[in-house]
Amino acid sequence: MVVLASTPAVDHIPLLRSPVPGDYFSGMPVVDLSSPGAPRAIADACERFGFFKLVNHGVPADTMDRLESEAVRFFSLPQADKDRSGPAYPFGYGSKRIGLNGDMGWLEYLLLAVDSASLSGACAVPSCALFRAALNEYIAAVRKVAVRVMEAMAEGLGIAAVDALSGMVTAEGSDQVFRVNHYPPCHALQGLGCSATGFGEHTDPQLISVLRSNGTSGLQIALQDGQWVSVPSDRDAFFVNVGDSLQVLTNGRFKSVKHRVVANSLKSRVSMIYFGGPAMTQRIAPLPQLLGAGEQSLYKDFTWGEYKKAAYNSRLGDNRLAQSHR
Ligand SMILES: C=C1C[C@]23C[C@@]1(O)CC[C@H]2[C@@]12CC[C@H](O)[C@@](C)(C(=O)O1)[C@H]2[C@@H]3C(=O)O
Ligand SMILES: O=C(O)CCC(=O)C(=O)O
Ligand SMILES: [Fe+2]
Repeated sequence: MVVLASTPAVDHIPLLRSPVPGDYFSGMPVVDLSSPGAPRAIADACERFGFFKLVNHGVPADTMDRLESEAVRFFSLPQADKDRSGPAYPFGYGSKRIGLNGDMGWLEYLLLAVDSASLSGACAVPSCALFRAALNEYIAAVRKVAVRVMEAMAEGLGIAAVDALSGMVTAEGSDQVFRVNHYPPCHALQGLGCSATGFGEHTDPQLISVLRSNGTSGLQIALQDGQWVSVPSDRDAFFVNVGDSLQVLTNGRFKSVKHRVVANSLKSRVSMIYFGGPAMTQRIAPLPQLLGAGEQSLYKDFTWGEYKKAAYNSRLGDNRLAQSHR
């Protein structure tokens, strides 16, 4: 209590019960992307959890490590230098404020626009050439992984057209975003049994999110019964989650997973996430191949542009898909 009163830095950041060892997710689906069983395993994980760990993805450790060190270097700059790369909206550096509707978290981040397979030319940040090069190399690689995973999803769903889903992120004008998050250690709450919220609970609005983090845990997902479980970190793996738009395209078969990040009291967490979204004009409605005889869409019809606008006008934790239910 005393600590909270004397640490204004954590004021306005919601608190969460600190994770305990028993909270770890023991049933985590682990998919080997190089295995012939990957399509079925991916579809199964997306149906049960909307989330899985991906190994043997083919992205060199160097590509991931280079971006991580450049990100650490950027976040170590004096605050005034980082603020020159802000504000975060539409793209740039942000600290503690998430979105424009009052959400707060114990983090700082860069939100970046992606064109095709690299940073958008119009994206002013980051100005450092080494950081930009590391970002471009990583984005090209992670995007290929996202495409392979979406191809496997289509196959796992029994859809004949291999690009039925992946084609939406490779299409001209697809809306892809890249985010680098830094959660500094929150020393003030150490030993108090509670932790600062790093990134509050939410679902991702896009089709797919592909996340890589350093060795610091903090990510949690909600299971279908509402229980929160901690995801053990693995710096060599990717963690893939289904977004709202993919839930709709599969008429609810794949689940858009609710997730959040709990800040660590001792260690920094650095995560980098590729969000694959379709073009603004893309209609988001169940794929006809997935609708059984007489099966109706569970959702109202909308375009990605309409859904994104509504999402960005909502609070982080709002159940956006519930409002799109018929
Ligand atoms: C509070 C918000 C932040 C967010 C836009 C929103 O209004 C609701 C969705 C949030 C989210 C979650 C996934 C991604 O991190 C993100 C970039 C996105 O596309 O939707 C964020 C948005 C954000 O940080 O601007
Ligand atoms: O930083 C993380 O580990 C997850 C963050 C997240 O869910 C997001 O940026 O949408
Ligand atoms: Fe997220």
